[in-house]
Amino acid sequence: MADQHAQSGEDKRPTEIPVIRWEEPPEGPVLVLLDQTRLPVEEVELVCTDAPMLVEAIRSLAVRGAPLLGIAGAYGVALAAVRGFDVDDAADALAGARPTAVNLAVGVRRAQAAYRAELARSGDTDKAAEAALAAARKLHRDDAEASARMAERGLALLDELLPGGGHRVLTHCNTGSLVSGGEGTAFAVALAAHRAGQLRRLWVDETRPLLQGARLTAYEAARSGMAYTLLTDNAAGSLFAAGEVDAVLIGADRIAADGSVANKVGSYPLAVLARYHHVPFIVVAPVTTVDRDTPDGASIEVEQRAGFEVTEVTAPQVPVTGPGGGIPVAPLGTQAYNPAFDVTPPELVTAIVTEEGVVSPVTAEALAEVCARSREVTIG
Ligand SMILES: CSC[C@@H](O)[C@@H](O)C(=O)COP(=O)(O)O
Repeated sequence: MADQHAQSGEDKRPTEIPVIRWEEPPEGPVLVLLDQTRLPVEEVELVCTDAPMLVEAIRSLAVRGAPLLGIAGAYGVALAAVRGFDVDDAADALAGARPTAVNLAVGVRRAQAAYRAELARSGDTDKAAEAALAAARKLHRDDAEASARMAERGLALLDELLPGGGHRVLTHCNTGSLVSGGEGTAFAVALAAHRAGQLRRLWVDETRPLLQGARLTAYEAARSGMAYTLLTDNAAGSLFAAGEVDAVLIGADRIAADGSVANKVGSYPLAVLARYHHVPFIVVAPVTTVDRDTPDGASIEVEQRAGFEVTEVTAPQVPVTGPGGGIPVAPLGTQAYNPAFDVTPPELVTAIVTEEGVVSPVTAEALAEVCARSREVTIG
């Protein structure tokens, strides 16, 4: 098991094993994932041999977070192709596995388009499968590059908004290396500030109900050696009131054309708090997260998840008792409201940091202009 308590000033790899990798053992190609449902207790690999396994891994959040979903989806199409399954069926199943993070569909459709184009050109399914794999690998590399550029731009923005350093940054959900080909989105900016000696503290929202903040962001923060403190989501208000938050940094699952931001449920209340307390609310996301075909926040489909994620807590090391496999924390039969995401309107967002530039103030025109700088086109 990996050392969970590293607190030295030196950067360490976020996990002992890669978050996602393509392997070609003699039995046939596989996609190997770090099972994020097991963190922070243990680093366990999940080996996907076909697209349905990957669909299940996506639904269960073994693999999660917008950019990584795109990468995984693209590799999933390649997996179906090299193993001789119906590529279009696999692509549809993968793209529909979760509805809110647009990167999933972007990644899937890019690999599918590469497959189709090569098939039309050569008529050779092996070559078409290679093309799908090459598209997935490119998306993986591009995400690492985008991540580095977002970190650079985000750090420059922090310097501009908060001259003098010593930033106390609040973040929500998980946006680091666990969701990226590189160091992530919002977390990558915090990491850049830490390396520049400008991060005094990272406040980590635990992120109910599935605890991506507690289980994953705290894990990444500990391994990077940065000063961090975990809080319950509902403690954020008192932290703002005490003047302890200088900026909020979050990622995004889908950004509508008008600049509305869908991200992990609990992001919108933070935006409202930030506005009330005159604290910058900064969204960090690659241009692949901007969906020009979704006009506004009301048009974003928000994933509704099973109620047992709220009525039970699950932990790998304890005996299971409830129908969802966890320990009940509410009476049996209790109904739960469990949206996975919420939508923050553009007027509450101080800036959207992308690899192509910073959008501030957030308007549809400014967002479109920054996205147009990207060489790749988002799905239409
Ligand atoms: C860079 S990741 C941005 C978002 O994908 C992240 O904040 C988030 O909400 C992830 O939600 P999850 O339900 O864990 O996939």
